[in-house]
Amino acid sequence: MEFEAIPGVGAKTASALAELEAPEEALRTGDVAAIARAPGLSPGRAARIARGAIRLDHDDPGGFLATERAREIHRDLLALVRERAVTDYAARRLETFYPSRRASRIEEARGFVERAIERDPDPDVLAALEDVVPLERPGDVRVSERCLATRDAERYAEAREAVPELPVEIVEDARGLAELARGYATVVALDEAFAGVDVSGDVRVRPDAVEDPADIVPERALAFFARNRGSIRAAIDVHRAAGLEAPCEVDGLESAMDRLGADGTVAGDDELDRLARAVDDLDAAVGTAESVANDRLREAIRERDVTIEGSDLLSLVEQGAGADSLLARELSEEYDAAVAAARKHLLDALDLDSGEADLARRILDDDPTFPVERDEEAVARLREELVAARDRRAAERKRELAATLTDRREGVEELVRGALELDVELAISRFARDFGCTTAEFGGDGVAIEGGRSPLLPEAREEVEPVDYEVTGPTLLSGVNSGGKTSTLDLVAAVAVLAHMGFPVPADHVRLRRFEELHYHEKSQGTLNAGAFESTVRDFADLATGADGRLVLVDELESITEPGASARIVAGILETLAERDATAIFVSHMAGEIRERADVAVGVDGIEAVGIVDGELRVDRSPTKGRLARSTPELIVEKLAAEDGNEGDRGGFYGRLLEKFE
Ligand SMILES: Nc1ncnc2c1ncn2[C@@H]1O[C@H](COP(=O)(O)OP(=O)(O)OP(=O)(O)O)[C@@H](O)[C@H]1O
Repeated sequence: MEFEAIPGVGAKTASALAELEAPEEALRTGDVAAIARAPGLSPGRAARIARGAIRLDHDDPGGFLATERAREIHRDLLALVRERAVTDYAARRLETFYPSRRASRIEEARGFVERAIERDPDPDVLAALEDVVPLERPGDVRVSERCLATRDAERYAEAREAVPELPVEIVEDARGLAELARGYATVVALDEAFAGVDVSGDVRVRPDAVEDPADIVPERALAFFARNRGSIRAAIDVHRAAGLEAPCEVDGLESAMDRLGADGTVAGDDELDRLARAVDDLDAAVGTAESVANDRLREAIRERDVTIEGSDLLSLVEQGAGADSLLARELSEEYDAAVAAARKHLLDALDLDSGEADLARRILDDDPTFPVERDEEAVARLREELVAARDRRAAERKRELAATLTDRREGVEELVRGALELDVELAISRFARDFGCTTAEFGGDGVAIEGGRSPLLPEAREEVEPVDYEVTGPTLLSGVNSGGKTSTLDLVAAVAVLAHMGFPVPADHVRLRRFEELHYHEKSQGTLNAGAFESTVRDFADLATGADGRLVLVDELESITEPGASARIVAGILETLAERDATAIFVSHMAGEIRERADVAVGVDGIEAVGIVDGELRVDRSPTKGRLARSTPELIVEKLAAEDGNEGDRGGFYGRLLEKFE
């Protein structure tokens, strides 16, 4: 794939992407976590690149959001969806959804979204998602007790690249191997030529070693799974809670994970634990065994009257024999019993097997002596045996577990990704549920909304009054102050943006045409100076060229300059928009004047007051088609005239003002 063809990707980013394990796959699936692993790419940039790749895929020139306010509406809507995501991954991935002018992209997104809104945002699933994060590659794993050895410089370079965790050594001959075997617990020779050499120590000849990393460096797989154990376990929980079909057999995976310690060691192996404990406790247990023997012997000696004939005493003294021989002669049974008790203690305390027990027995002498003392050499031999057995067992278990886990590596990648993608879907599902959304229907000439509730209103959901509004061609929207004109534009913009993202829309029913662009101009703050006025007029000049079939929303353009001039300019813009087959809504307090000046038929709708209650206007939020709404001042004068009529004549003043509105 030509990465530089992706909009927004230059040579530097393209070469960063090329360093990924599977960049095409990551871009195709919008896997922002995988893309963000490319050197120097932030998650935000990864989302923009993924979006660019989608555009490239659909030959989408982009630019649907043609003005700053249109982009702001998209950002605000996306924020509402993103805040419903549990994981950072999902929040980023949601950024890859954008309003597109390409039907193929909208269809693709709708396929995803339709499945998403069926998902049940079950609280247990959401809770389990908390701990799911994209899988991480563990930092440098270094193993120092094992090395690879070769005579060949090329193989040396290949091994260093393939197995960076192990030292790789160059050797000349068998002597060199023997030397290495003295410094490393295990030496793996990579050259066939070493087969059959007789070297003491753990030296293996494995010409295929670099192809079987799980066997040669089980620490690699163990470190990966140990590093990601929290996320993997959480992903298993997510699949269970959501009743999702898992891409791998999770019970087996879970029990393999149970055997993995947080530091990448193997846990839960009784024999390994026994050996490790025996090594740790050896000194203390021997010390206690000595005490057991000596206590018993001391007791026996204390309770015993020794009668010795004079001739015997003489011979003992003459032979220079010590008390030991007396002990041997007089107390040999007691000695045997004391040493037997001590040995039993030692075997029990260390839980030794029969071979180890033979070595352990040699620690205490069979010949009577007092006090009973350990034979240091025998202790050292037993320790050596236990340590070797422990290390052998650990290495074996590591290899076994690494092999089991390596087989599940792909499954685990999919499992975690599946959980993260579920979060993306659940965020969309929650958005759709929270705002009572339905799927928009594409078709017709403009926009037709039934029961629309703008998600951008600050009001609580239950306080938002549903709006019905249908527009085709250029239209003027009039209405009382604070009647909801701007909010209506926001609603139309929100519906259009969401529908073109392939998302559900917040309304009972929506039918709209597929637009090429959304132009939304918000109300400017006060009259513009000449320069700013000129640049606004230039902005609108763009509408005279380019794509037909735009949606144009403009809020009170008359405020940019003096009212008379404004009406002429807006009328001219509306004529242009009619020629360009645009759907347009211009909110204006001068709808009547503008309509009179326009040379094309322009619809005028109105958000009307239904009365004044407690000094407050009550309005019908749904614009009435073809009705120029009466202005707020007119309504107030009408109210004053009515009140004055009741209280006495003020020379017909209010009545006269009212007549001016007719
Ligand atoms: N459908 C609705 N349901 C509930 N409240 C709404 C609705 N539409 C608008 N509002 C509320 O009414 C108030 C005025 O809305 P908005 O600013 O859209 O009116 P406007 O007609 O554009 O006002 P102005 O004449 O000042 O431009 C806002 O506080 C808004 O939150």
